[in-house]
Amino acid sequence: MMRSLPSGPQRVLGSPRDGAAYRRAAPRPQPRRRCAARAAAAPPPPQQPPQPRPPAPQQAPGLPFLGSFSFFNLPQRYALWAQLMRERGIDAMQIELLGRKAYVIRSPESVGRIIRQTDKFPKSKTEGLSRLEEWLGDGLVTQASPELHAAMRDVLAPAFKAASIKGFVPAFAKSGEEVADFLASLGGREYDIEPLCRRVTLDVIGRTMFGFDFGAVALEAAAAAGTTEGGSGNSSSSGSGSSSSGNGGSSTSSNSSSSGGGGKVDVVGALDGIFGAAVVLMAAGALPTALVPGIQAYRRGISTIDGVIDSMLRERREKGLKEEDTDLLSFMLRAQQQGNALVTDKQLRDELQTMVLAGSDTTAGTLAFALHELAARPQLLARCQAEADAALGDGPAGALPAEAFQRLALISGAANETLRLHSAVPMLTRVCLEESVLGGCTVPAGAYVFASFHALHRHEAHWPRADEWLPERWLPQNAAELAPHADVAFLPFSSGPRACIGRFFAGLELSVLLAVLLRRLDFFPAGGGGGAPLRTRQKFTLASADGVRVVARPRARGGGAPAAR
Ligand code: HEM
Repeated sequence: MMRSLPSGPQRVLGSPRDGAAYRRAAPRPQPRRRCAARAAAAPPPPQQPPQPRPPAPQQAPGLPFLGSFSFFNLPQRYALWAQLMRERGIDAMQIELLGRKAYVIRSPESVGRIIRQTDKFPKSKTEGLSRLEEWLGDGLVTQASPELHAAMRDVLAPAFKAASIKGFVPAFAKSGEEVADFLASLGGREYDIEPLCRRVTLDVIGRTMFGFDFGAVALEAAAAAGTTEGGSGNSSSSGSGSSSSGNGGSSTSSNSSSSGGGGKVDVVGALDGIFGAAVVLMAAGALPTALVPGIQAYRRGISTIDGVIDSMLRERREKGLKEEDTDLLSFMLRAQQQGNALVTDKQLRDELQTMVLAGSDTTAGTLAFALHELAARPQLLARCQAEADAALGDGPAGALPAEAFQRLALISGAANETLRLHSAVPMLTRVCLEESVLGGCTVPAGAYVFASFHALHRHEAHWPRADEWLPERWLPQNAAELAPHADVAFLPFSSGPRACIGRFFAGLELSVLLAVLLRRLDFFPAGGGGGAPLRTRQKFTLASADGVRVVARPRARGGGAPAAR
């Protein structure tokens, strides 16, 4: 669950009736149904799960995995599997994958076991993420050795402690103000905010984790103003933006100087080059790397980001470490200087590539989707804005303490609800090493298991009105009803030894960015009316299929005047 920082205070905001609608529909006790046979008599022996009805869409003869699994339409698959399990009242179903049995699992207990029992359900050494060796090397996400993983996680952990994260709040806030400046400058023009969200979360990672300014939002602002190439290609004729750099607690060096020629390196563009081939590499285990579509762009993207990382490391070493530096790069360089043999230059590079990936698009999608949902609900948007006004006041957001952003019950509910229904990582793949009963059904040794957060987060036994986006369900007055379910059936950051190391960072970052944007701007769905429903695709993490187009206009109230920053 996206919780506030461990030491953070919580204050109940919003009107007392905020939670009423949710409570009226609160969970009726439901019989736990797992697989079909289980519903009939208890306790039944484990059953072989039923195979799904063959789905209507595409088949690609000759490429069984590509065809039957259709990773190009993964969100469609997630939805189909969740729907089938719900209709049949089962918690596990079998699908075919490269001639091997694979199982989609949605019961909280079994999903929890799959992701926490890393000795029984490890990440595969030869499939999935591990095929991204060239890109992520042995960084935290892809490291297969439990011992090396644990040792490296210890090195990185101090940067993710509550005290460090609280120190990043000014950088979160300043980055949010830059985005607000840019959107305000568009004069109410319709705009796809998804690429912009990717840029701001990359800037945040640079400023807080590396003491480095990627200048990614500034690049989009300059592209929109027609002064440089790059940016998202969003069409708009104006927009000055701001290139001021926040600072996450250490001196910030800049992407523009590192690129040599004075121009900024477009890391978001490089990531886009990587993603196409990365998804195929991960999904199509049998396909030789040379045949993967987009492999050249993949390699170019990796080498572009490697170049930025090289200059970042060089500059930081030249400047030297300061005792007060609390960013991730400082902790790694300090460990290296102190003779930690694990922190080689290669390991440094792998971890930095990993953080650029893991820390930016995940949070960006959540931010963009939350704004999309809010734009379609003017009354809820107004209540979130009132909450931001009350918590932040009129002063510069960058000067506020972290605690101010932990009083945002409805805004953090909006973030949680987005993580529930539009999880950046909708599913995790693991290998089942020994025969196990999962979701009430027997899974043989050697099978893939898919821990489906998509299905778990919509499980009818845990989520009343499961398909509706209802931030109110997270309000403190609903905690007694929510907690027993959310504690087990809400896992957007995974759990256990491989849980997201950045979960508290992401939680606070989302609250700050949303509050800063909502204090400054009104959001409306593109095209008027209630806006189009969100359609998603798997672009490494979950992304929109058509962009997240909204209209943003400065609020009449004008909280947080730009000049005050
Ligand atoms: C909304 C935002 C985020 C979501 C939904 C999210 C989700 C996840 C999930 C599900 C995993 C487990 C992946 C697996 O087991 O293969 C994970 C791992 C990870 N995440 Fe996040 N994440 C988010 C933000 C962040 C941020 C901001 C950072 C860094 C600043 C980060 C860094 C990592 C790292 C390094 C791992 C690997 C952890 C390990 O294996 O020890 N994530 N994340």
